[in-house]
Amino acid sequence: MIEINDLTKSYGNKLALQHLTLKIESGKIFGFLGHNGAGKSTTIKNLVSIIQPTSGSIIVDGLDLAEHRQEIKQKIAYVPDTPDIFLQLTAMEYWDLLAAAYDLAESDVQARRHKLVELFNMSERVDETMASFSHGMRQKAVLIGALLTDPDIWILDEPMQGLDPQAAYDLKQLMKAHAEKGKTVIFSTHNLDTAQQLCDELAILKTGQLIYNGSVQDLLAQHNGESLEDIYLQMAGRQGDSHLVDDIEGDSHE
Ligand SMILES: Nc1ncnc2c1ncn2[C@@H]1O[C@H](COP(=O)(O)OP(=O)(O)OP(=O)(O)O)[C@@H](O)[C@H]1O
Repeated sequence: MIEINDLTKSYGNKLALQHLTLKIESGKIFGFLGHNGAGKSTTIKNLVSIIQPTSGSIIVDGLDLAEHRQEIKQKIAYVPDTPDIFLQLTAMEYWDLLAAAYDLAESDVQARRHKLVELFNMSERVDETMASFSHGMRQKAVLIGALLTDPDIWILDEPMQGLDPQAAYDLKQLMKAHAEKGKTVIFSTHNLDTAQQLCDELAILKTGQLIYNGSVQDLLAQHNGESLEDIYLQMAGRQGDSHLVDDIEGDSHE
């Protein structure tokens, strides 16, 4: 169980997250939705302790993150919102670096790495540099690195970004299987179909504030027959009936 209590984060004068309070249970897939700049990555970076909150606290399995940072970080797999990291390393060197950071021997990670590399169709490319990879291949390399140590808590910031349909499908299956084992899966996405397919629980953020927290089923039930896209746009979208598209494209579009 992860408890976020009254979490606020400012970057200088910019208030990115305001008084966020919610609980994330183990055994469920928890999704963060919100427009660009809504505060999803800020929340996630606080959860993985890359940045510190301005105020508020995060409690992981009863332990305060501020006081037990190293212990909790060992339990977390984190996929950042950009895979453009360690570009000068080969994929294998990058994974070796991560294993060393977690103080793991080659024998500890070899079998799982091999399976992940096979799954994500990277076997032929492991000795090539991250710089030489396409965006989706970098994303796969970062995912493999994050999942190498099989940590309990997965925190994935837009993990399907750039993945081909097969890899996206496989990742979704891995996320479901991890949650079914009673573990924690947290991710952010802009893809509402993915959110509807995967999430047990949702948090929708709008300009740093929580505007919905609850199950996808409850949200759909509250809006009789509407799609998640329609509901999301009503809640988080542009207010009022704007004619901006017509202003830009004229009246000729369908
Ligand atoms: N390092 C930073 N310095 C200053 N402002 C920041 C910084 N990081 C984020 N912000 C601001 O905080 C707000 C929330 O940003 P955040 O990255 O959390 O949004 P997001 O929901 O992840 O957006 P996106 O969907 O575009 O990734 C935005 O207004 C953003 O400009």
